[in-house]
Amino acid sequence: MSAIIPPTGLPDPILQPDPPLTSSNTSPVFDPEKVTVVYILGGPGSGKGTQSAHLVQDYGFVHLSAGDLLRAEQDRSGSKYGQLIKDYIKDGQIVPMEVTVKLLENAMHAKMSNDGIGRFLIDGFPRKMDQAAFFESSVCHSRCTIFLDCPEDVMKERLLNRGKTSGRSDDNEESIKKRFRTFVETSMPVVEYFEKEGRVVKVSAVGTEQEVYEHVVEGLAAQGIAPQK
Ligand SMILES: Nc1ncnc2c1ncn2[C@@H]1O[C@H](COP(=O)(O)OP(=O)(O)OP(=O)(O)O)[C@@H](O)[C@H]1O
Ligand SMILES: O=c1ccn([C@@H]2O[C@H](COP(=O)(O)O)[C@@H](O)[C@H]2O)c(=O)[nH]1
Repeated sequence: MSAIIPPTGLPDPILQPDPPLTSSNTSPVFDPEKVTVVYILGGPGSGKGTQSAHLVQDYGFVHLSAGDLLRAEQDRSGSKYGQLIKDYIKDGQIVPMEVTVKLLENAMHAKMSNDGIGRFLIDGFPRKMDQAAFFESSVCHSRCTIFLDCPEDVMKERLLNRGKTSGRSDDNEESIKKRFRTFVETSMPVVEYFEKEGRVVKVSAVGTEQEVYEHVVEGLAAQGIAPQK
């Protein structure tokens, strides 16, 4: 992975007010006529990664998980953001957007075909209004958002179960509690914003993996997105 551009004046995630989601004067780097971006959001453990695997297979999406990109950057030797990312993840906080957006943009460039066409499923992003506003105006306008709606007790059980083998620093009772709070307070407003625009496919994440996927497929069809043969 190429080195990320150093963020200037990293914002304090607590003190920074969320800017309204409006487009800026800058044009997005990627042309939405050629590049399709679909976000998949939901609480921690709602099944975003699990559903993404099906979507990659059937729809030809390139899967980009913001969490995976951050963990890779955290572990990259020489990364100046390694410790910062580690601390934010353990604490269930949202890493300053300059870091995450740059990682995503780099990954999109790396996966783009020569003719500038790309089809991306972005997992676990945007998690905060500032990220959404910045990405939509400066990187690429998204087509729609899949939202996996899941009660906390179900997510907690799944995460604690995953934690037995995942090795993740945040799959434990204390971090899970913080991640739930961050999701409700910081990430749900993003889903609600896109919902008001009619760009959300809301699916219950309770049920078997296959049942949930069937509803995802129905929801995407309603947004005009079909599997690739
Ligand atoms: N429908 C389902 N029924 C039962 N278990 C599921 C279901 N979907 C996913 N799981 C399991 O729940 C755990 C969390 O799923 P997954 O990793 O896909 O969630 P996630 O939303 O990507 O989580 P995170 O945001 O923490 O990365 C995994 O162990 C997965 O196998
Ligand atoms: O846009 C993002 C996405 C993720 N994070 C941080 O990573 C962890 C883990 O994310 P998963 O999607 O659950 O793998 C998340 O709790 C945040 O701390 C982020 O800061 N910004």
